[in-house]
Amino acid sequence: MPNTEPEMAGQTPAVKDIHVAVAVIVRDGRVLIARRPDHVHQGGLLEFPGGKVESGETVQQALVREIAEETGLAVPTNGLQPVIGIRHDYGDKRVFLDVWQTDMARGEPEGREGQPIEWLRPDQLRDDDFPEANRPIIRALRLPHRLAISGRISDPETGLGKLKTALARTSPPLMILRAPELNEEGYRVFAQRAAELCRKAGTGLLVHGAPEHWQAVPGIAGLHLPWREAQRLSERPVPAGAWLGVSCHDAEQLRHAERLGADYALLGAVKATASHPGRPAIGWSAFAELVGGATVPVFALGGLEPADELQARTLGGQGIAGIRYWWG
Ligand SMILES: Nc1nc2c([nH]c(=O)n2[C@H]2C[C@H](O)[C@@H](COP(=O)(O)OP(=O)(O)OP(=O)(O)O)O2)c(=O)[nH]1
Repeated sequence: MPNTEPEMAGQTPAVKDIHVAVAVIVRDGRVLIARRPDHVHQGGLLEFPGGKVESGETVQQALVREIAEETGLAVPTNGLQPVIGIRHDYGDKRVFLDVWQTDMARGEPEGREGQPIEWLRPDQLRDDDFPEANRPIIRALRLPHRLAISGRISDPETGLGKLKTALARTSPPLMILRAPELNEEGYRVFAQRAAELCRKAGTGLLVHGAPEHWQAVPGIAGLHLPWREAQRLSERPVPAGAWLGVSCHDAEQLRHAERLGADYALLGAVKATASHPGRPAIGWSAFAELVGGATVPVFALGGLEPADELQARTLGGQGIAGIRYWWG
């Protein structure tokens, strides 16, 4: 959706957002990347194939057309899933990048407009090689579609035992270690021991709580801020190489997470959940609306099952986050 926010008095009139269809073409775990010609907007940088949505075209039709024109690959219109929508102001141009993914492209790609193309793994995509607006796309491609959250930790020994069992069963790519039952010091000691288990299981550990936790547990994947911590910050508390997540409940909180430079947000509760009794459920339609306005990958949270992952992704979300589906 193009930006329809009213202009503030005193500002120069906004140029209308340009609706750009952006294609993430996936094959064997790699994505197809092209180099933009030097003379165009954001020239010389790497990009995902795509281009402007012409009037009268749906975004899916634009994607099929642009993919064929630029790479020669054939993609069925029903072979595209939404990844993320990003509104970005370059100063000289405002764009809305409507990003969709496909693993159903047929044929061997070639740079039909003379542009060099190559297949790269998501971990080979460097922010600085792409236009600024692409940062959340790169995050979305590197993040899993299910983000694990640890369940109740009654005491550290039992908690470590439960964690070990859960990791052995599922080994999720990323896990938030949430343990509000422990005090600050107890949490750090626990997190250091949990980090050992996660390293062995190949799971990235995100500490939950104050930014100081991240400094106290070396070698972990990142930091997840509950809203009570995020709201006190005005800048990103961890370097770019670490993941930063924020728990959000409404549009204002999502804007704050974006200003902090969060790599992802959790949004919920989508359904009522036993772990947070009394928190009202926002439902899927509010989730979809909030995701539509966000420029950060958003996980649905709250009372969800693995079967809800598809629903979350169809609505433009990154996937689901939760305890129940993996903790046991
Ligand atoms: N295709 C594509 N465009 C991107 C990406 N990231 C990003 O900021 N953009 C911006 C750059 C441009 O301002 C706009 C795309 O416009 P374009 O110039 O490629 O579109 P087009 O092929 O329809 O252009 P034109 O020659 O008809 O003017 O979106 C990306 O990853 N892929």
